Amino acid sequence: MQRVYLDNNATTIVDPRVKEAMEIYFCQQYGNPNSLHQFGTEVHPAMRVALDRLYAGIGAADEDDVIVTSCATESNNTVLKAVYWEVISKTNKKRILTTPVEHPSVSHVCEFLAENGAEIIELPLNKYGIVDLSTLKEYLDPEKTALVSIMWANNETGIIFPIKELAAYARSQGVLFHTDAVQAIGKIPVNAREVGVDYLSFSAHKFHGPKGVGGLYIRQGAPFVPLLHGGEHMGGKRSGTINVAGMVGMGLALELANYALEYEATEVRRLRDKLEDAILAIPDTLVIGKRELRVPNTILASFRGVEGEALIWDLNKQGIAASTGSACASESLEPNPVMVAIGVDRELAHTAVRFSLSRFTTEEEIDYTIEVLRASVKRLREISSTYKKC
Ligand SMILES: Cc1ncc(COP(=O)(O)O)c(CNc2co[nH]c2=O)c1O
Repeated sequence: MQRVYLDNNATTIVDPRVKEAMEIYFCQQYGNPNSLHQFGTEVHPAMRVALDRLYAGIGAADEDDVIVTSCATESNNTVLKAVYWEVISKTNKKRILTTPVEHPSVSHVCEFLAENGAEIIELPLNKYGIVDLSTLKEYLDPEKTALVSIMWANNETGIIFPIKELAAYARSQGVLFHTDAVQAIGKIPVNAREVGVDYLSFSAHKFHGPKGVGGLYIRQGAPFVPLLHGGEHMGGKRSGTINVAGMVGMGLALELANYALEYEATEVRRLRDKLEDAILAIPDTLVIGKRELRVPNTILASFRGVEGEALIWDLNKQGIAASTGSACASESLEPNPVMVAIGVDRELAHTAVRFSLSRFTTEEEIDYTIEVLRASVKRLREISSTYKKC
C-alpha cells in the first residue's frame, strides 16, 4: 500500500540536509556551549551561523533579539506572560486583543491570564475568515490595550491574516503586536522588521526542521521578562542548556525553506489546487477560504454527510495521512471552531478534513489521494444516516 503524508501543518519530515548537519552534535561535538573548555567553545561558530540564519530568515535587525526555545508553544507562552508581567500587572493596560481561531498555545494562555486580571477580547472575523483593519480600529483602545496577538496564518484553514496593516496600526497607537507565524514561515515570505511586529513566534518542525526546537523574535526595546529563569543562556532571556543540534538544524531548515518559497508558491500550490479542484468536483463539498488568501499548501474541506473522523480513518486505512480540523471532545465531536467562527453551518463544521502538502509531496501522491478520496466519500455517504443527495 502506498503511504502518502498530507498532514504537514501538524509536523513535517526533517530535510535530509538538516539531519546531516545536526549529526555531529550528538557524538562528536557534544560539549555544553557554556563550558569554557574546547568541548564547549568548539560549537560556538556553528551556533553563530545558526543565529545569523535565523536573523536573516525572519528579517530581524541586528539590534533585535531572537531566542531559541523548545517549541512555538513555549514561544507563545513567553510573549503573553512577559507582557502580562511587564505591562498588564503594572499599568492600566489590561487588554489583549486576539482572535477566536488562535492555536491553543495562545488562546489557552489568554484564558489563564484572564483568571489573573487580564481582559481578553476576541476580535470578530469577517466573511473571509480574517480580522480586517476596520475591526481592529473599532476595538483597539490604546489607553486600555497592552497587546494585540494575531496569527499570521491559520493552522487549519491556511487563511492568511493582513499582519502588515494590522501591526502598523497597532504601532501607530503605541500598542504592542505579537504574531504567531508558525504556519506562515516556510510557506510565504515572513519579515518581522518589514511588517513591524514586536514579537514573532515560530517552530522548526513546521518547515522541515527538528521537533522540540522553536524560536521567538523580540524587537529591540519590546517589554520582556523570561519565562524560564536560571542561567545566562540566550543573554538571560531563556535559561537552560542550549539544544545545539536543534539550533543548528532550525537555522539551516529556515534558510532552505526560504530558498524553496518560490517552489511553494508554484509547484506546491499547483498540486494543492489539483487536489482542491478534485474535491470541489465531488458533489456537496466545500473548501474554507479563498485559495488566493491561503498559504499554498493547505485545504480545509467539508464533505456533507461524512464525519471528518470517519473520513480520515478511512483514508488512513489506505495509507493516506490527513487530519480533521475539528477537535474531538469525548465521544461527541466538537464542530471545527474555525469554521464556526467564520459562520459555516454547524452540521458542515463536523465534516472538516485538513490536507496539508509540503515540498516533498509528489504528483503521484496527489493522484493516488484523489482516486482514494472519491471512493471513500462515495462509500461513506452510502452508509451515512444524514446524507441526502441535494
Ligand atoms: C499556529 C500554531 N501555533 C503554535 C503551534 C504549536 O507549535 P509547537 O509547540 O512547536 O508544536 C502550532 C502547531 N499546530 C499543530 C500541531 O498539530 N496540528 C497543528 O495544526 C500551530 O499551528
